[in-house]
Amino acid sequence: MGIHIPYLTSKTSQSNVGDAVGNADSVEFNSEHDSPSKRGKITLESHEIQRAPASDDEDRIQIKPVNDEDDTSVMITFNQSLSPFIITLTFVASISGFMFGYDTGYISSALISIGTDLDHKVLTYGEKEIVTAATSLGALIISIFAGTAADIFGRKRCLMGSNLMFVIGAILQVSAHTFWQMAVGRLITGFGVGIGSLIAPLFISEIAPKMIRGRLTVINSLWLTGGQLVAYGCGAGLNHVNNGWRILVGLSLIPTAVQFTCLCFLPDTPRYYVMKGDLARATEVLKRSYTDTSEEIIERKVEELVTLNQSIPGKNVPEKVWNTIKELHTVPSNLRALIIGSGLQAIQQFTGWNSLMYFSGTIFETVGFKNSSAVSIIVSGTNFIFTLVAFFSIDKIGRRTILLIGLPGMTMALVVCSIAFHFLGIKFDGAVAVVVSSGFSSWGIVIIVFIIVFAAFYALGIGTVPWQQSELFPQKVRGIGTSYATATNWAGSLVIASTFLTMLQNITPAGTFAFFAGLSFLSTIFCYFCYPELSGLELEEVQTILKDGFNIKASKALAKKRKQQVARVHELKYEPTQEIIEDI
Ligand SMILES: O[C@H]1[C@H](O)[C@@H](O)[C@H](O)[C@@H](O)[C@H]1O
Repeated sequence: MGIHIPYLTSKTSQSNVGDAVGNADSVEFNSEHDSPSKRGKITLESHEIQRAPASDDEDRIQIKPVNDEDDTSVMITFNQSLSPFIITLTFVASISGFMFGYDTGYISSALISIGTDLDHKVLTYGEKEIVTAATSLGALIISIFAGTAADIFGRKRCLMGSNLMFVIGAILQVSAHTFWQMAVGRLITGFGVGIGSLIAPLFISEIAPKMIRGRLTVINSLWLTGGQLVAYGCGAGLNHVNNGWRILVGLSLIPTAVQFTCLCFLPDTPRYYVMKGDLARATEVLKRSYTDTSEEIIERKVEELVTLNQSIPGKNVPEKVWNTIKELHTVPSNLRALIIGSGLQAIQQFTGWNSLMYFSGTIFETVGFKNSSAVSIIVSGTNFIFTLVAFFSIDKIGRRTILLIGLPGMTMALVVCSIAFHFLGIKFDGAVAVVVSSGFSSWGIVIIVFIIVFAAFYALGIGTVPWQQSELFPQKVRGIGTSYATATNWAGSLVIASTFLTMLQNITPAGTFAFFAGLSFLSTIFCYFCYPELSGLELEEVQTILKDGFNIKASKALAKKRKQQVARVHELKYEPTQEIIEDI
């Protein structure tokens, strides 16, 4: 693999980043050093990058706080190629993303081909809604608890638990002859989806080297959108097959079985082992992840993770959970992380993407395309392709930048759709679309094109970035923090799915799209003021940024600096020397 991770050691302070923001234009690293053989030192306001005595640690750079009381964060990353072990862990964890996409994707075609297979009658519209929403409801319920479970039982065991849910859910559905068995099956599948949607990105972000953490986490989103695409593809293929929907559901057992089997042979994350005090296993996993790195450095990394792992006080689990919840809300950096994490997840759902995916079939039919499955494939294919674009840009261009390209793009596309709907004169009678104007379908084509444009901007930014949520929270509140954010996602998905048709009827499609455009616009403002650039920063470093504000400018400066440091280390064949430190 051609990706190399430079080895840097750093210490950061949680103090005074806000000062740095106050006059952020002047945020820069200044270099000073005693003598080439002794120490190099670079300062970002309150931060100092210090070089340890050359004799014992020639290739080490430290970012040290001015105020030692604030010495809360210590970081080591490694200088080596991305190891096959990390790649394997990422791909195995990402199967959860595939299950998320597949299970939320297959239902629309399954509902078409189900016919009278349940209770010997055609499902009513309300029953169809329940079967569809059951998975989101299950995911919402379980995501409230999954973060805590991940801290108690481990990330890996939770993923394996989700596999069990997928199996039970799929068996109930495949064998269903009544509506209620199907609905319960979907609910249990939702438990699996909810656990996977939270734990997989958490797992990946905890094992990922910082400079490509964004990318590795996007692999999960790629599998997710790929899963939706495969579900639509299989759905279209099995549409006219007798009991094809049972095959469609049954197919989901394959990835689940693969993930469960692989997880039997793979470990949990080093950060989880440190939380449990199992330093031997943490060391072992780090050694397997960073094969080119010396034992001494691995030991130091473990020591550092231990330093950072200040556990939450409490005599028993409920007390600890309660204290964690308190800490999440009362520590300002945690609260900011929560606002950003839940805010982005809410934006992802409330800007209407999922309802649009559902609705696109009807739109395309109104302009003459009869095969709505094919249409869904085009829209979800665009979602997949632009998630791939996000994969290449998220660490290089940065999360904030792609969000701030994506959201205005979505706003523009939604405004155009709203105008086009106004002129197309489409109305809704129940779930059935009625085109008022006849014959002329140019506005319909405009709608199709801009729905695809919307999908592209969505996938590039807000479809992908919120799942980076784990990086916002420090270790001790990460489980619960990501639970809140994930629950916000599923709550949003549930609300939108159950109100979309009512909105179309009551405020017209033009009004609905204008409403989503308004929300996209407001979301752009939210991200502009509240979402700092986190690419290239250590998980622990993010707290420094959020300590006394959203610190957008300081975050951009720090992210840029991290990239420059790594680039310099690359140039000099991964050997950070005195010149680099003087240069930075
Ligand atoms: O990130 C994903 C992705 O964008 C999917 O296409 C969407 O259906 C999900 O709701 C979302 O969480």
